[in-house]
Amino acid sequence: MEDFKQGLLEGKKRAAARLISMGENGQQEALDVIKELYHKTGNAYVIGVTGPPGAGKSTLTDKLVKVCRAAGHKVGVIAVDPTSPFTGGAILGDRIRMSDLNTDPGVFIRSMGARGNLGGISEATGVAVDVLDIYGCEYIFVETVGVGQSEVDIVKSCDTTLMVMVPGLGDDIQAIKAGVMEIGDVFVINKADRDGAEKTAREIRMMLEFNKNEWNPPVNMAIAVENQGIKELLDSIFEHREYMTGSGKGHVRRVENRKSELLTIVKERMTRKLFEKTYNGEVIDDLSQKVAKKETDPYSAAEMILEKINMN
Ligand SMILES: Nc1nc2c(ncn2[C@@H]2O[C@H](COP(=O)(O)OP(=O)(O)OP(=O)(O)O)[C@@H](O)[C@H]2O)c(=O)[nH]1
Repeated sequence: MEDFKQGLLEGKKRAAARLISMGENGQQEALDVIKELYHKTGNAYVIGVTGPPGAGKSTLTDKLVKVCRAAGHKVGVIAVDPTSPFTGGAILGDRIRMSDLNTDPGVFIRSMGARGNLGGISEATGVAVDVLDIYGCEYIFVETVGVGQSEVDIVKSCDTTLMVMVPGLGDDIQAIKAGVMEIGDVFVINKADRDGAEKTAREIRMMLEFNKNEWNPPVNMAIAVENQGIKELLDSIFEHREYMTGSGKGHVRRVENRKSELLTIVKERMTRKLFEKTYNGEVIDDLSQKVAKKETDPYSAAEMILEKINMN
């Protein structure tokens, strides 16, 4: 454990990588290291990147990271795909890993899938963010593959959430709107080389009018593949950061985020315990059958399960 601790403090990539893997596997040792070094977290600015599949999140992240690198910052990228059975490398973040960023010693790139995440993907992502924070990343980009519930939970715990859209989403916007629009602090219409970018921007601005508050999320345009609009987008992110810091809302959000992180850890651990104590869910399956056959009722069944995990 001392080795990992030392390695992380010295900014050794291998130590960070190993600790993240151990965190994914639910190994206590990784958590012990973080527990000891947690007081060193809080220096990284965490930017969530979300939006529908194929919107260009990876391409945009790649370009945003390059601007941060040009300014000399150490950067981490965590690509999260709760639907992918793979972890550690394959599939997600491939575009980023295939880019020249991969050989840049100032960039740490990591994909997280469902496999091996005994502790749950949200907890594992939290561990990865903490590790990279201690490791010395000044910016951490957390990119998600889609806009499902666990992705929303993950990006919600970031300091600034970037919502990536594409022209002509049309009805999709309506679907995305429900519950997701409000998590965007900064919007970007990527693929602005396509028709309808302005129209989509207008639609989004109109929608944002409805849940207007003090911070009016900017709607940017970008053509990630041509590296256009990237600096402006980063400026919008920084503006949001300044607003949050200046208004004291950043602190409030961090407390809220820590609260939801805490609840997520407890929930994920309880779910794990539930499965362990019910023979991998067999007891739950049996009881469901019984409820369906009216041999028992859902309330008594729930009480039996809670008794098994000593929770009633
Ligand atoms: N025309 C155009 N294509 C783009 C632009 N940005 C990205 N693309 C292309 O869109 C495709 C998807 O881009 P990605 O960056 O992989 O998108 P993503 O949102 O990360 O996709 P997932 O990993 O599936 O969630 C790729 O073929 C990119 O080359 C753009 O500004 N204009």
